[in-house]
Amino acid sequence: MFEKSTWIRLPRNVVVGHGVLDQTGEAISDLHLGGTPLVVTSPTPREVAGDRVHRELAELGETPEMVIVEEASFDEIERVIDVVEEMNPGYLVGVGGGKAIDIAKMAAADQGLGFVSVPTAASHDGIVSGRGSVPDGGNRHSVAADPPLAVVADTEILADAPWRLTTAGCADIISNYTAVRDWQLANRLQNTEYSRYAGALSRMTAEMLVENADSLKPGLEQSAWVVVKALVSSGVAMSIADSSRPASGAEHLFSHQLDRLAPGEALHGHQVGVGSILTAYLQDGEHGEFQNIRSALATIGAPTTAEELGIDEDTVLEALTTAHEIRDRYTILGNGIDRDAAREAATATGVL
Ligand SMILES: NC(=O)C1=CN([C@@H]2O[C@H](COP(=O)(O)OP(=O)(O)OC[C@H]3O[C@@H](n4cnc5c(N)ncnc54)[C@H](O)[C@@H]3O)[C@@H](O)[C@H]2O)C=CC1
Ligand SMILES: O=C(CO)COP(=O)(O)O
Ligand SMILES: [Zn+2]
Repeated sequence: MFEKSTWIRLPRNVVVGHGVLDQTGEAISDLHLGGTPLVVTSPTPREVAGDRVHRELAELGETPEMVIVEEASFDEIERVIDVVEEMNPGYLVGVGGGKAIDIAKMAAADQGLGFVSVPTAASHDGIVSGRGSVPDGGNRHSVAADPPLAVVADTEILADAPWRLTTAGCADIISNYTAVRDWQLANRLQNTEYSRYAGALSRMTAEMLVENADSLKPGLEQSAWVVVKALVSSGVAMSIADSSRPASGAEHLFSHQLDRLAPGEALHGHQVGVGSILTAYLQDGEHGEFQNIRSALATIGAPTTAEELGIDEDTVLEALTTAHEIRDRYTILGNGIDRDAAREAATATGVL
């Protein structure tokens, strides 16, 4: 008897392009959400877009509230939840980089409310996905939440954001190559459920970005367009899989471990990019995809070495040899690789 079932939760309105911030109200009206909006933003994104979004939402009829978050932490999520409990909004709107969007996403999920994502930086695929990632002391928690009901990504704003945030978003996408390979490996060795649709979409997204790597330049709105479309596509792959598997393999474990060992040193996307070079080498040796991944990262100006990440040799080796302990997710790291093997991979790939 056939007993499989699936539930794919996707954003309903994805609005991407030049000046689309002005369509935020329209994108939200179209969702038929009731009640007062609560805008969650952080200081710079507020100036860049938050105040404009607030004004636009006021035109929908309800006077919106706004809360400014300073850091990504469970305390800040609690603070936003307190505001929600006090004002009883109809929905949340996260305006900013990953920090404001994650906090809005997690507070909304906690309170059973919908949320809308208005990214001001194309820094990683969390701006579209249903997952939150929150630092907590020396740990980082990757938590399942709900995907945004709508995403409004204005390429004029994204193109104006610091270029390093965009290269981090690119690297997060490029890392899909190794994430999908690890997922397939886990499927073969551990019978982990694998979705061919999600795997193919995720890999194709990375391929399209690599094919366009030459044309990605700071300040070019076309570049912001290419990157944000790829982030949306990657988010959709995660929704289809109902897991971050299509976009998170050993390279992400390595990055999560770096977050513990060297917090705040480098951006998530930059760390996973370097992790992806190492992972590709571990997956296929010197004749595999690591060279293509490294040259695509170099072309867009993302880090390809520990030095460019600002992380020392010992920390890289420690992260690589302990990354498998982060969570129960089978990858090419298996039950862990030894320090000499880690050094060999890091040296052969030029990471060290
Ligand atoms: N949900 C997920 O799957 C993931 C979530 N994360 C989380 O996301 C956060 C990191 O995301 P980021 O976007 O790097 O952090 P962020 O939101 O702190 O933004 C980085 C910096 O860029 C500034 N910024 C943003 N947009 C700007 C603009 N248009 N112009 C000028 N400055 C601008 C911000 O003010 C901030 O100083 C962390 O909290 C991390 O845990 C990271 C990876 C994946
Ligand atoms: O960053 C992500 C995908 O790019 C999310 O992955 P995690 O589930 O490892 O946090
Ligand atoms: Zn990522």
